Amino acid sequence: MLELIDVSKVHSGSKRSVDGITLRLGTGLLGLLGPNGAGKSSLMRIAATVTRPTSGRVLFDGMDAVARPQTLRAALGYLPQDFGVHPRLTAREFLSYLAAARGIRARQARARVSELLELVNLTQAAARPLGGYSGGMLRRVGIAQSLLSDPRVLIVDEPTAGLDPEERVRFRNLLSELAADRAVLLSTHIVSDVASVASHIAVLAGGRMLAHGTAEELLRAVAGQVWETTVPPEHAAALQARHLVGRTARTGAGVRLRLLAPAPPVPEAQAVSPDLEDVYLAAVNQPAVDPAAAR
Ligand SMILES: Nc1ncnc2c1ncn2[C@@H]1O[C@H](COP(=O)(O)OP(=O)(O)OP(=O)(O)O)[C@@H](O)[C@H]1O
Repeated sequence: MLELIDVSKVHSGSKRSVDGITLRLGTGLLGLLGPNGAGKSSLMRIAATVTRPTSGRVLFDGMDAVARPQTLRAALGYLPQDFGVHPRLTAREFLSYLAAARGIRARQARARVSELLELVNLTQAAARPLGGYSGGMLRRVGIAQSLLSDPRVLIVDEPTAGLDPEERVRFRNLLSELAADRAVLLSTHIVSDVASVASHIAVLAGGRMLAHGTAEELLRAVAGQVWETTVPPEHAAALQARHLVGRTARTGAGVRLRLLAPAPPVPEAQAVSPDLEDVYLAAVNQPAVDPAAAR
């Protein structure tokens, strides 16, 4: 459906925010995972035709979406990171205003706005001014606006930022439902946002793609390299200096460390099954994790 092929973006001052990224989006959820400054927003702005890539191609159904962005734009819903609302308008007024601005006819707009308020669970609050909404409620308004024209492609930039854990789970479920019959591109720096719902995950850092594949493929790439061991507190620093360390926990017996290493970091270390936190840690700290190599 949507393809980004060897896309780069160079800004004035020769800062390169996106560096040769190739991604293909079909039905399902593609999670873009990376630390702050990885280039996620820049890549999403290119995919949403807000900015043009310096080089590379963007194809929508095989057609050039850089030279002719109209077809993609008509099929696109986009929730930018800095999505702003008018605090004095109610949710219903705000969404109706956006529907009118996008040329949706009044009668159709009324029905669509009610449907979307229901979908994002805001029907009860629809007549309240947005100025009194919580961060989570505003994000849901943002999702509702991105769905006004029932897009085939939905691009959401860090939609879970600032949400509490309960809202985060609700949001994740909503996006997962939406991805059943459309392409969803979601960016986040939180592994658990994508771990259970993404059909594919791409790990980005420094504008480059460090790993890409299904969760299963990515996990296979670090299989046999994840270890846990408990050491006296005074030995922890030495291990941390030599190996990539993920979660650590103080226990009655010392410090429990989770480490990434090609061989047991200490003889008594136990091999454990990798999770996506391990994949992420390995990817952002190593030149590349190539899931193909693990097949
Ligand atoms: N217009 C621009 N001009 C110069 N540098 C830019 C521009 N846009 C982005 N950058 C730089 O490119 C890098 C990637 O930024 P981007 O916002 O895409 O990252 P991100 O992964 O979305 O991070 P965050 O989650 O913090 O927004 C950053 O170092 C940023 O400062």
